[in-house]
Amino acid sequence: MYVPDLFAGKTALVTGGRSGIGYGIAEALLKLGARVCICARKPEPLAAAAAALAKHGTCVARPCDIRNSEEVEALADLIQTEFGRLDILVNNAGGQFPGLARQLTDKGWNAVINTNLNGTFYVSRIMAERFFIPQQEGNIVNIIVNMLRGFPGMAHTGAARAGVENLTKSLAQEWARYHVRVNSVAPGTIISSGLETYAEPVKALLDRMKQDNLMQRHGTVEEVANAVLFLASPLASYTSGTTLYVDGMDHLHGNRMRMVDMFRK
Ligand SMILES: CCCCCCCCC/C=C/C(=O)SCCNC(=O)CCNC(=O)[C@H](O)C(C)(C)COP(=O)(O)OP(=O)(O)OC[C@H]1O[C@@H](n2cnc3c(N)ncnc32)[C@H](O)[C@@H]1OP(=O)(O)O
Ligand SMILES: NC(=O)C1=CN([C@@H]2O[C@H](COP(=O)(O)OP(=O)(O)OC[C@H]3O[C@@H](n4cnc5c(N)ncnc54)[C@H](OP(=O)(O)O)[C@@H]3O)[C@@H](O)[C@H]2O)C=CC1
Repeated sequence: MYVPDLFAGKTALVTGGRSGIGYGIAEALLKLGARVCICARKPEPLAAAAAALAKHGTCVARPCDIRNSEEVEALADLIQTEFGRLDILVNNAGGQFPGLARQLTDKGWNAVINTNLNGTFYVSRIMAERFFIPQQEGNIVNIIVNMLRGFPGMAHTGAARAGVENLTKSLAQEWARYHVRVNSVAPGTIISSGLETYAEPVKALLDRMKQDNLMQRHGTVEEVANAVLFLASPLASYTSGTTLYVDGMDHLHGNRMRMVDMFRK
């Protein structure tokens, strides 16, 4: 539905682009003419993903843990060498594990905060300093999670993603003078490789969440990618500092605490 050269001449970085939603976003950007860099921690699946994505256009990859700012600087070096500029950053890398707040250790809490909140900040700051601010142009889309009414059963990610949503609003205002737009996409439950990481009883809970959704289904990777394409494109040129929910209204509806009680039993 978008014009085929929407992102011709543009370059994009998709963190966590080796799998699931990040892969779908990278593929969608490539198909619309962008040159794309992907990163993730695991080198082999990352290289395989980059090779598969290269069918659609120029795709480069570099292993990078977004929690390590030195590795992120090295990623910026690669983008400078390969592309000489960066137009779009999609902060997609992230994740968490299920657990009630009382069960979360310091180490588990910190792993999730470091990944989702600190990592997103490091990548945003470094890519803005290296590319967007000198270019006086740039675009950031943060993939968060629907946590509007809290996230019982995953309090660590709820807190981290709420932090990213607020960071979105701050950076959008601070960087408007450099013509950088910053937005977030908040997916609900999306059928992707990420969901496969959950074992029972969360698997059963996911089925229950599907029935509880007003559209009676989970979302697709393509539906999330389409929202990212919109926000990253000139179609959204007067939109910054906002969050677009791609969740079949889960942020409005449903009783997540009842779900978590099921999970506890
Ligand atoms: C209820 C509602 C559901 C509702 C479900 C609804 C889901 C829909 C919404 C969201 C969907 C998605 O995001 S799907 C995307 C999911 N994808 C992912 O989560 C993949 C990325 N995740 C990760 O890499 C990891 O989960 C993450 C913890 C963030 C980072 O890992 P690290 O490598 O840094 O850390 P690790 O070494 O693995 O672990 C560090 C510590 O974290 C804790 N830890 C890690 N995994 C753990 C686990 N499975 N169970 C307990 N504790 C764990 C332990 O304390 C670990 O220390 P030790 O004990 O010493 O080892
Ligand atoms: N699927 C869903 O229902 C939903 C997903 N989301 C979010 O969307 C994003 C993508 O999820 P999805 O594709 O489903 O799940 P995946 O687990 O497939 O994707 C997570 C990606 O992030 C990478 N990653 C994780 N930690 C790091 C890190 N520290 N540094 C660099 N890369 C990292 C992973 O690669 P590697 O392991 O090699 O580092 C992987 O490619 C995540 O932020 C997720 O939380 C939000 C709402 C719903």
